[in-house]
Amino acid sequence: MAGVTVRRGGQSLLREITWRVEHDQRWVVLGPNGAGKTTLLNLAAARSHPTSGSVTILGDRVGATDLAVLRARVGLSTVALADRLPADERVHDIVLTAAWSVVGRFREGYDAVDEDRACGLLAQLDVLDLADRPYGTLSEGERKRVQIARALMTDPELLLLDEPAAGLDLAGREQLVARLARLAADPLAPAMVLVTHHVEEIPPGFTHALLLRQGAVVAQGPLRATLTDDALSATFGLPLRLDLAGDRFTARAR
Ligand SMILES: Nc1ncnc2c1ncn2[C@@H]1O[C@H](COP(=O)(O)OP(=O)(O)OP(=O)(O)O)[C@@H](O)[C@H]1O
Repeated sequence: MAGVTVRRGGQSLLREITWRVEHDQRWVVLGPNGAGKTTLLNLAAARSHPTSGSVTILGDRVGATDLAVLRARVGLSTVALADRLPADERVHDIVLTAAWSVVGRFREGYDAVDEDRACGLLAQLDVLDLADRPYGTLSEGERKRVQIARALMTDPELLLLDEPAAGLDLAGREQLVARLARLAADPLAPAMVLVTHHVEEIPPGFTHALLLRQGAVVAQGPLRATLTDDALSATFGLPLRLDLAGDRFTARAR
């Protein structure tokens, strides 16, 4: 993104964002409610256009390329997309239908290789035993894992996850963080961007951070250098103390 501004309804949702994600990087985007994180992710997923500035995704500039083709190269998991998943669909088909970028299995044809890939991803996220269950019967933590499997179905070159741990209990969060850490460590995994409100949810192996407040970048760069007491406090508008225990962060008010 180069000098990206997004204005909607007379408001600036993002202001002059310049940001580059390399293919081997894993970024966390942190910021308070309303900071513009989801707006940023939708731009990165070729789901929307900037008001000014340019967005180039996987070498293709948004506005000068077929967005449908580009979208297929980006795996996206957001609450808005999750809300569209049919409750009565088999978990296996929730993942499989991503191959056609649709929700709800209809008359699309799927190859055995697609079927196998869906099963493989469900296994990777430890939810293969739920493959035949209706999606609507899953717990929130199980759904989150299925959503990530779905986002990976097209073998994306860029994976964007919007608050994947929201609504999970402590064990669910920790299991998800561990899975994302494994994914981050996989050299074959796509470039990743994870949006969160909580430093506790940053998986080990994430390399960079972008801190956002009121649509503007507070700080960005390599994780440990960027995530400081001062930068985090400025981002959330509260004096915060950040601690690093092993490879995990915690934060509390000073
Ligand atoms: N179409 C729109 N018109 C006007 N304002 C909008 C529009 N879409 C989003 N906003 C506002 O833009 C701001 C940024 O929204 P966004 O969803 O990107 O924030 P966020 O950082 O993801 O927030 P949260 O952490 O609460 O999910 C919010 O104040 C929101 O109300």
